[in-house]
Amino acid sequence: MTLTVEGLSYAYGAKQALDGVTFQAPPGRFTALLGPNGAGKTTLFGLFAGLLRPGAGTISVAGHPMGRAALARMGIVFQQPTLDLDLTVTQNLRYAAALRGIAGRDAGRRIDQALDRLAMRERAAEKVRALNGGHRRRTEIARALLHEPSVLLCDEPTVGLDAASRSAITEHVHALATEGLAVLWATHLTDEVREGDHLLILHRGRLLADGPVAEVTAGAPLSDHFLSVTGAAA
Ligand SMILES: Nc1ncnc2c1ncn2[C@@H]1O[C@H](COP(=O)(O)OP(=O)(O)OP(=O)(O)O)[C@@H](O)[C@H]1O
Repeated sequence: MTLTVEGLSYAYGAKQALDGVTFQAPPGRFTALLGPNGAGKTTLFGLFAGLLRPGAGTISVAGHPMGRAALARMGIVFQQPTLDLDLTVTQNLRYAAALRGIAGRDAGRRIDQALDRLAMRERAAEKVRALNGGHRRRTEIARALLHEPSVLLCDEPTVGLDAASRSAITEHVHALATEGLAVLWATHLTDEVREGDHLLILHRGRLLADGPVAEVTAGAPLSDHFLSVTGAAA
């Protein structure tokens, strides 16, 4: 199921944070949303989550406009971690499942499946406090998959992690896209974008690029291209 964004605009008072943004994130594709600080990535995620209302434009999933049906098809991982450190991985996921009305054996099955997808099953009984930052983020991604969404939206989920953890997480999420999920991955780091990804470059609320990485960069290193179009090193 495809995430479709059309003519999306949002302003904080006089500050135009998003200005006529249009793109799609279809199933089976890793869509990297690359933008420097202040580009509008977090504002976009606020709109996806229904926390903000667009000034203009629409968001839809598989043709369902923003609302209950669209939200049920989205799994969102926000920039700030929201796990309970004193609960185990399983307890955090069980609680999240219960909030979505998933309980009993069905919850157990989905939790095992989601943890397997992120290679986190052997950590299931550990308290989140005992996990490193990378495993905590993987737990949050697993949690976002419990209701079996068709679109996974991640807002800079690797911020503050070391290079090995960043690479492990991006590896796992690329695999989720290969399995058929529509993935939208916001980042300001060019090394998280791969040759085969679809690339969106967001700068000052506008999309400057929308295409396969090789096409957008015309063969130049992505970091050079990004620097030349945004003036921001990454
Ligand atoms: N509450 C707010 N009031 C006024 N301006 C805001 C507010 N939140 C964000 N902005 C402005 O809107 C623009 C987009 O911000 P946003 O946080 O969406 O960008 P971002 O790409 O997520 O950046 P970062 O990587 O730093 O999180 C920026 O110019 C920012 O200063």
